[in-house]
Amino acid sequence: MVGNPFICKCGGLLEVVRPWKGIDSEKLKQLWDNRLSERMTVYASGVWRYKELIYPELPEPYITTKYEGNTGLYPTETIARYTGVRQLLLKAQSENPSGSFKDNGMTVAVSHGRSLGYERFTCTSTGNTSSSLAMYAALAGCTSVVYLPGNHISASKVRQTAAYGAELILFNGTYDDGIRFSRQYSEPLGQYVCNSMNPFRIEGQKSIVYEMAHQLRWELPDWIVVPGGALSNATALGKGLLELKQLGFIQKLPRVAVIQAEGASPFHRMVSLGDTSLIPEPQPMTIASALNIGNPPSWRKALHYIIGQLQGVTASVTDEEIMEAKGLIDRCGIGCEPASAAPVAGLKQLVRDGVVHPEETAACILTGHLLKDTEVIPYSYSPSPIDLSLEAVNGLLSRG
Ligand SMILES: Cc1ncc(COP(=O)(O)O)c(C=O)c1O
Ligand SMILES: N[C@@H](CCOP(=O)(O)O)C(=O)O
Repeated sequence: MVGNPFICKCGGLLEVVRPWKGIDSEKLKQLWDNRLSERMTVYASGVWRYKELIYPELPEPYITTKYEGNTGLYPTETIARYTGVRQLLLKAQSENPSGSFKDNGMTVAVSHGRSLGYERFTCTSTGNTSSSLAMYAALAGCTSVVYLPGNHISASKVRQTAAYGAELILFNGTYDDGIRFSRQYSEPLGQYVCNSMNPFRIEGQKSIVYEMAHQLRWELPDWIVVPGGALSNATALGKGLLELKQLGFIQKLPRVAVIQAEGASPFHRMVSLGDTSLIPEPQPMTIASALNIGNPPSWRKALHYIIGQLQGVTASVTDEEIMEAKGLIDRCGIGCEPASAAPVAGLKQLVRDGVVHPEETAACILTGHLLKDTEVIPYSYSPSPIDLSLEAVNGLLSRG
């Protein structure tokens, strides 16, 4: 077995732990407010704005940024009514430069890799991580090699990854098989691994909740709901929230819910059985292709932060529920890919089951863009062209 720099001898994933000395939350809030007017410096990024809590010692010249983050936080009455809560916010990480929340972590991982002198980056992906990595590697003038399952992933994501110039290696198997391979062989191949087993990815993804708290003047809603696949987002959310509280940025911690797709829900299954060891799902299968993960690398961290430290909850939703929620989010004019609709479907279920109270408020993280997984859409449209005439158009319109 060949070593991987991010994996501990015990087989667990390493993480960044800081002593946090000399943090003055009021002074930092002021500094971060001032940085909101930055243009074309690294601090114009919605990740690097919070550098003091993300990667304080990294020298600026290594930072590869596309001013990621800076995403909208949208109140929507339609989705509030649908889920049954008093107020609902959608945090649109889909507005990131490569179209998903992966950019928040990838800017940090690639910058860290560059600081170590790497010029060749790698990941295994269902398509979003690879698009993000390929974009940042290209931006840094470096190369990327990405491993992609040959089936059940979105062609538009594969094309996006290829467009940024990544070398694509399609393989037979699932994301989990690719991760097993890259855990073992990336380092000897001289490739810097940018999957979420890389702890700098997690550090960057914490900025999603930092930015949300900042946008809400440091008072978060009662609940924050995220989809769960590899569980990096849940881990970063939990770690980020605990730091915000510990360092005095927020007074009250929100509750957290992690929502998995029923066909790929080993974490939810473990938590609902009260177990503490995860049994991988050998054949993960969901219409939300980004969630087709049967053995989430970050499950131990998510268990520690979300369940152990934050007493969070989990749920699973069906593909039908995901697509119904996606249809509504799209029709609100905000839009997302199917995986991102899981939290909305899950929140509806948690209200119905009495876990979330109707008087409570919530924010759902929209992780990926509407244009990402376009093979699956919850509505029909007329696919065949007509010869244009007033009669023909009236005929179509009268069909409603
Ligand atoms: C759009 C989208 N949503 C959700 C997820 C799941 O996030 P995580 O793997 O961090 O649990 C992914 C990928 O993993 C994704 O690409
Ligand atoms: N949906 C993800 C799969 C998780 O990969 P990670 O290593 O970035 O957590 C993807 O887009 O590949």
